[in-house]
Amino acid sequence: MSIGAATNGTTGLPVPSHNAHATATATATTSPYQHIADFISNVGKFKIIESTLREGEQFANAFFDTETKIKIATALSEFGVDYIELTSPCASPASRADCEAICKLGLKAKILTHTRCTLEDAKIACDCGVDGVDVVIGTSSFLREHSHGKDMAAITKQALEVVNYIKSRGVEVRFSSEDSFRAVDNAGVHRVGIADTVGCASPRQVYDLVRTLRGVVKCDIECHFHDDTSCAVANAYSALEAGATHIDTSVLGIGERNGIAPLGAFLARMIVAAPEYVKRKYDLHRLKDIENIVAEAVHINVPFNNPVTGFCAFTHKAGIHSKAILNSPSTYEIINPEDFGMSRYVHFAHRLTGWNSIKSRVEQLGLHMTDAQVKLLTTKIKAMADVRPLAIDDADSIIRAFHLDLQERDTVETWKN
Ligand SMILES: CC(=O)SCCNC(=O)CCNC(=O)[C@H](O)C(C)(C)COP(=O)(O)OP(=O)(O)OC[C@H]1O[C@@H](n2cnc3c(N)ncnc32)[C@H](O)[C@@H]1OP(=O)(O)O
Ligand SMILES: O=C(O)CCC(=O)C(=O)O
Ligand SMILES: [Mg+2]
Repeated sequence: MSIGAATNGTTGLPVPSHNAHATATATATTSPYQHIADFISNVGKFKIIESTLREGEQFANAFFDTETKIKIATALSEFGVDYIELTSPCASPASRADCEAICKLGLKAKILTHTRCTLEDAKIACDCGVDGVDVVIGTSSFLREHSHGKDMAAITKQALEVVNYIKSRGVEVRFSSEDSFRAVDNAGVHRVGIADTVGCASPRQVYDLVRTLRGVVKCDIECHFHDDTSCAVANAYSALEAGATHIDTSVLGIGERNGIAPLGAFLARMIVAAPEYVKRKYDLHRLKDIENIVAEAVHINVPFNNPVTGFCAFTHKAGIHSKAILNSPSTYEIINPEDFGMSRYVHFAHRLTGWNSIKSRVEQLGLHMTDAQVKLLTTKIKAMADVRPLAIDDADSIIRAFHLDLQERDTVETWKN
């Protein structure tokens, strides 16, 4: 079997098993290249379910009025996300009115809403005009005991009723839970979802679980990862490697507690893995604007170390790095800032600065010096930088003063001769 042939779909995968290792072994028996084929297939054509307007509304600071929701939904659709997930219309009258209003915008992205697993909620959701309903019900023992109190038989029965109802309305349906996958797969859902609701999963656990699930269901697999232990993006990537098809994100990762996989960080990961797909599909230059819209709406700053758009994401400081960067950016950059409409910055006002960085700044200022002169100038800048932090203006002033001094010496020499 060629790798190309093996990439298409999941039907060649092994017999269902609840043992991840057994599944992986069986897969290897099917084709030694199957895991590579799956990796290429899924990592290179993932879809984003953007949940800023659902999970993100669960962020402590979030209050989105109608105008802000429309602005965010429009920006996300223009950015190129596949789906926009909205808060349940059952949450409040305004939530329902906003859901209806966003459905009527005619955006390119498909509009989903997220509801409990009840016929009443499903009916209200379908009546809003959404393209799809993301149905959820907790199946862990904690949630069965402390949330809705239903046992697995009751959950399965209710899930089938709700899924069938939504399908009868001609609306896309996704069912999210842990233990009911096969029941709902038989019911013909478009997607099943796995949620790491408390952010406890590690990338290896995710890989094993998704790989097992991939061997059980034929439909798409959506994954939702919370970031309590800082693994959300790594987990999303692992899920794609194992055969997931859809990843939930929110802008800047906002959501319950410290949120879920951030849209920008996830795309930073994915542009490295699947550059052509990511660049073709998403209007990456809009990322910074979208983050700013959301940051302003929920009264937070974009973190300094945010992938891609953090203020120092493409700043190079130490002399050894800076020299290499000036020669060839890919020496110390895995992402090209220009792909996101960002620019790189080489720091030149610190004691860690080297002469190559100063030479570059001298040239930017339109001044001319020999290498020996630049090296002498570098010692002056470093001496000053040992005493106090230097601003760009401080370093520029030292450069200009040094240059003036050189010119005056030249003039004196000329007069002498
Ligand atoms: C992990 C997640 O993020 S899931 C998504 C979370 N999103 C939301 O909660 C949306 C916003 N929520 C709301 O506005 C409200 O909670 C509503 C409208 C959904 C329900 O409000 P209320 O009827 O006042 O109930 P309350 O919120 O106190 O409790 C939840 C109820 O739903 C039940 N329930 C919880 N999860 C589910 C589920 N997945 N499917 C069906 N019923 C559920 C609970 O048992 C409880 O029922 P009870 O009224 O018999 O006690
Ligand atoms: O519907 C889902 O799959 C995810 C729900 C959710 O937000 C969570 O479990 O954290
Ligand atoms: Mg969540």
